[in-house]
Amino acid sequence: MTETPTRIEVGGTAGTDPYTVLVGRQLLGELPGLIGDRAKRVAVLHPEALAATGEALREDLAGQGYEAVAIQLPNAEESKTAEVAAYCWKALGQTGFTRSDVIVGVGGGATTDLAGFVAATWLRGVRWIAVPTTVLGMVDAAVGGKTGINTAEGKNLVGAFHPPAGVLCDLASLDSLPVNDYISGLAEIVKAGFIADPVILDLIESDPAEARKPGGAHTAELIERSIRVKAEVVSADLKESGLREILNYGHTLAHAIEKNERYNWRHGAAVSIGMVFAAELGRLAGRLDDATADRHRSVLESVGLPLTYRGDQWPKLLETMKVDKKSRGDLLRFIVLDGLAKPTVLEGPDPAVLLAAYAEVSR
Ligand SMILES: NC(=O)c1ccc[n+]([C@@H]2O[C@H](COP(=O)([O-])OP(=O)(O)OC[C@H]3O[C@@H](n4cnc5c(N)ncnc54)[C@H](O)[C@@H]3O)[C@@H](O)[C@H]2O)c1
Ligand SMILES: O=C(O)C(=O)C[C@@H](O)[C@H](O)[C@H](O)COP(=O)(O)O
Ligand SMILES: [Zn+2]
Repeated sequence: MTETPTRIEVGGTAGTDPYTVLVGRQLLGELPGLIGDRAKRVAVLHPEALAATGEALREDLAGQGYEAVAIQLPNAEESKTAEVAAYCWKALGQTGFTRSDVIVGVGGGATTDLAGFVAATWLRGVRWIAVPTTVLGMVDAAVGGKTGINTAEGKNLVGAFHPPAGVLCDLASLDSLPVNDYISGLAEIVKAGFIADPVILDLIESDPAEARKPGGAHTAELIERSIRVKAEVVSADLKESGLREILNYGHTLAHAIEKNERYNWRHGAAVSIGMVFAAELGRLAGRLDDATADRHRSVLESVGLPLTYRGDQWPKLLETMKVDKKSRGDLLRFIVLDGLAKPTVLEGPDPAVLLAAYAEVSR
């Protein structure tokens, strides 16, 4: 018997169409309905690690009458480059891909960021569907239409807001995910807990070992609660003119760490350290109570996420943070908490306070 999938609606704003995030199992039967009758061609973009999945999907779509091509991307952050985007544009050009054709991104957040970016830029925008296969992709990257690539100067510096036509989260795909990638995704779940839904934190704290398992007692609930947080925020503010900035909690330092590590770190590991830093910043700025700040360390550590980074890297990290997308001119801006689930913006903190907060995450 097939369980009925959970449906989470994302509202259309800024002239975009609404769409649905489905969470369940065996959801690929939903694809043709999302692709629609007008498409003649479908391009399935997948990472090397999911070569068999990508090919199976291509064959399935070809069997349904589409001219289907599979485009294999490098794994992880290596796919989020201008060169890989250009490779995809070439493949689409050679296929004769038109405005009524559809891109399907199957993979983790790096894959869906790149697939969405290719969809946003090809012919100035074609429809795309996200099939996230990592925890992080399901709860965050595939939802909300932020697409993009990295440059040598920083993370996601080139991109577009281009929401998908639908998101299919097949929980069965998590079974093959390496444990470190699974744990990395928990960082964005914890983020959703601190900025908006503390029940998430209660669930993890009730049994951290279960939270680390794809088939854990609370897996589906943690994923669905986190998607609801994201869906609510991006439905209200697609283009990050205000509220959406709260989803960047912990990311100002995280993106600087990722660049410093030449994008070889998993995003969630950097976000974990970034959230501990943001909590310390909130505490030192007199906004956040000690118990909530300390709770960051305990919950992140309980699932195996890192809390510290190299102390000697501060000057480089600070330089990178200056070009964070939340900066305005010379003004550095951070998301901090005024209390549990009370995110707010801290503008232009004193450099001494920033350094003191970094000292708390330094090793
Ligand atoms: N657009 C957004 O709103 C948003 C939100 C959060 C994160 N992100 C981005 O998402 C990226 C991180 O995504 P991620 O954590 O999913 O990592 P990822 O996409 O790099 O995937 C991690 C690794 O797992 C492999 N993989 C994926 N699914 C698999 C599966 N089911 N089985 C086995 N291997 C599998 C991938 O090929 C890769 O090697 C970062 O680039 C981050 O910036 C974007
Ligand atoms: O969706 C958002 O908005 C987010 O900030 C979610 C983040 O988890 C995600 O990592 C996002 O890609 C960061 O965006 P950026 O604009 O800081 O590059
Ligand atoms: Zn993130």
